[in-house]
Amino acid sequence: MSLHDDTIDTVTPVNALLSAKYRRSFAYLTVRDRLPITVTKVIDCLVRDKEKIVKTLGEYTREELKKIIGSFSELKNELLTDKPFKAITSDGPDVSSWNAYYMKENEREGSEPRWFHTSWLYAECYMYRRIHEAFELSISMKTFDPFHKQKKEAFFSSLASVIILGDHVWQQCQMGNLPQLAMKEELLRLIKVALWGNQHDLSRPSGYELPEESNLFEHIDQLHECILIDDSECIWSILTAAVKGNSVIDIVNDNAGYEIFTDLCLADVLCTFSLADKVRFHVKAMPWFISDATKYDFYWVLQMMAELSHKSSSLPALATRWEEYLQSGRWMVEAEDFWTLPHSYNKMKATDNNLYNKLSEATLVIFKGDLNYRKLVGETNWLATESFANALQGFHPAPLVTLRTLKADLICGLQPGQAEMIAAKSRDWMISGNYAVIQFDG
Ligand SMILES: O=P(O)(O)OC[C@H]1O[C@](O)(CO)[C@@H](O)[C@@H]1O
Ligand SMILES: [Mn+2]
Repeated sequence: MSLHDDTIDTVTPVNALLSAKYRRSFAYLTVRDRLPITVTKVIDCLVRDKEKIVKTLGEYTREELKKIIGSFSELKNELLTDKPFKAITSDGPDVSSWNAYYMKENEREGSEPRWFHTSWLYAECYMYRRIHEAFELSISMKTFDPFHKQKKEAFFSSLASVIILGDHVWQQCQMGNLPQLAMKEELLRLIKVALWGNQHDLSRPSGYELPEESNLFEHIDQLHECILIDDSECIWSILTAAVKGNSVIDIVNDNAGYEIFTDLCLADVLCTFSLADKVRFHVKAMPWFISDATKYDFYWVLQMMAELSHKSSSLPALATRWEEYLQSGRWMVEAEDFWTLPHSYNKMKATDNNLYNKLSEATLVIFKGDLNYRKLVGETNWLATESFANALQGFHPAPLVTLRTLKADLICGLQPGQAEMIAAKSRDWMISGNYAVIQFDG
């Protein structure tokens, strides 16, 4: 089959894995257009910032940069011409898992995996792993994050919302416990803030900014109808039923900047209301899907908050409070390798039993964002009415919820007729980020 063979399937069959081999899919558009753009942008950023990087890291870096830029041109060419994947050759702790995955896919597909033939999930994850590999193979740029600048700028462009939310959460934690009903209302509000915070990812061409004239909370209330599945009542029930003194909440974070700030606000409210005794944040071990948060990005937000006293007194105060949570161990930040492997989550138990067992201790695991959703439901083209529990294919370390704005053409758990109704209103409802789900599996 050649790259532009029109005789092949064009539409993703029901229950098939998403793949760029289906020409009328978002996977195809992503692999054809968006992934090469990402690589080009990385090259551009390195070329543009070359002198600055050399100045910071030393003259030796000049040669290394040349080599790295060369390997990205090669990567882009491999992508555009549908070349076979290769084994990863750097020496990160995850390399053996990547190469085992490669061998397995090789066997399963009967030939080396390729961009326009293998699953979308594997192809897209592989691209980010290859980008990191090029840096890892250097001496002076091993941990370089080519997306850092974009993440930083995005945080500052959402500063207005950060300040409004920071003031609100700071006031809330001064009040402490509230009557049950008020507590519930506040928690559900913060869940929605964290949900819509997921619109802030940088892998989409059109970014996101709060409409100028709107108040953050009014804006979120107005989005009510765009939440296609809202199981937030289940979250309240499970949290209030948990044994006090022993309630762990895991948050599998997604994007840096504004989104992770909303996650931290949610975590704080959970602690203030004594609904969580411990919160573990799971971030990425390497730069990932452009805007995903690494440990560095996590602490960077705290540092920025501490430095923003001229904009808001709440942000430095919150930063101090959160530092204390981190120092006392009530909050923990972890970056397990599994989150940057290409596996769906139904493979977690067999691939990373420790992580599965860790998540099993939780009262609730909160998964943020679209990529986590793709991995939760095995990146399969489910019928829209398929149940979430079935789509998880046995993945159930603990009660879990997904807070996801829709940016990929897959969904499950809708009512009969619901998908058709939304499609009639909005053709790109699955990929625009304008619709969202709060889906719970108890
Ligand atoms: O940051 P999120 O919510 O995981 O979104 C990333 C998603 O965006 C996309 O790039 C689509 O715009 C998908 O490839 C991916 O699932
Ligand atoms: Mn992301």
